[in-house]
Amino acid sequence: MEAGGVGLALQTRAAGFGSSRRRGGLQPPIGNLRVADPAGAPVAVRARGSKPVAPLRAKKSSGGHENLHNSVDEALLLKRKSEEVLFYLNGRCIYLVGMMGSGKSTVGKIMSEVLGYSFFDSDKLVEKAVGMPSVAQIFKVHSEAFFRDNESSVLRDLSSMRRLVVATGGGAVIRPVNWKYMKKGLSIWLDVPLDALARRIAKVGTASRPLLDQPSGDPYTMAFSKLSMLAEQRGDAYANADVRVSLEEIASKQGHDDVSKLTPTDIAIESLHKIESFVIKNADNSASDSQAESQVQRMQTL
Ligand SMILES: Nc1ncnc2c1ncn2[C@@H]1O[C@H](COP(=O)(O)OP(=O)(O)OP(=O)(O)O)[C@@H](O)[C@H]1O
Ligand SMILES: O=C(O)C1=C[C@@H](O)[C@@H](O)[C@H](O)C1
Repeated sequence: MEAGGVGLALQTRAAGFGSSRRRGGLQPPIGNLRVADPAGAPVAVRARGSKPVAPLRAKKSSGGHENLHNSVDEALLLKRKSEEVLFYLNGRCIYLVGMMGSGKSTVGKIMSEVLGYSFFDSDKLVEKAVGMPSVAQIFKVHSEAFFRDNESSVLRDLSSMRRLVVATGGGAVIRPVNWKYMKKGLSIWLDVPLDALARRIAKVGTASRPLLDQPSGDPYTMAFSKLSMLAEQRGDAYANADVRVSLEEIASKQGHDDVSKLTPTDIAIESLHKIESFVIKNADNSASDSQAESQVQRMQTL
């Protein structure tokens, strides 16, 4: 169900829009959300009827994971691939989906940086909209349903924009309406084995992830069992994404026996490859569809 009374008003004081300045000219504002140039003025986000909250900046830097690139070659490969993909993207947004801890924010920031796109984390936008400091608190004070309504509103507003990389919340895939919004751009599923997810999450703790937070028990075991349950409940929801980036596949191509050897840059490069193939394949399909259509029309006029 789509958000009703908790719709978001996302505002900006900026005239700029994503990276469009670099591409010669401003994009017209669409819908009620505009994003500033990442280096420029901030976006302010608020839940309708609430007090305005602190302005939110689109993030430019890729922090967090300590080993982003393996080598200069890898960084160059990333840059080159992004330049090719930019052409095919034609300004379309990229939505990263995947379980909690799958690296949507880490990989998303790298992709936004090389593509010259703005980066947004939908969880952070919901926090700003509701005026609460964490998703955990929104779940506690309101409810998961309230969070999901706001998440849908945020995705709806983002979907009217261009040149964004969006790290979606891990559960955004469960609502069909969110797919309606995400299908306006291109979606990437970061498919990470559950044990790798549980290891990552146990390392940083579960306090910020209310669906995994447990008062007691070994953090790895607790995270693993909760993630397994969620994965089962969500079934094929992640597979609605346009492309699937499997860390197991990348690791096996690179001759690693463990996905933990992969850097976020490896994953960003593979994501760009997959997006490019998807767009080319779809363009081919629609070209051959229209060729077939005009052939039929020609035959009908004979
Ligand atoms: N390729 C990687 N290898 C090892 N650790 C990683 C990798 N990518 C991300 N991480 C780490 O895993 C944790 C989760 O990453 P991140 O926040 O990017 O995931 P997410 O999908 O955005 O999570 P959530 O949906 O829960 O917000 C972080 O501590 C991050 O540093
Ligand atoms: O997988 C999920 O359902 C969630 C993932 C997080 O990103 C947050 O959106 C929230 O904690 C719920």
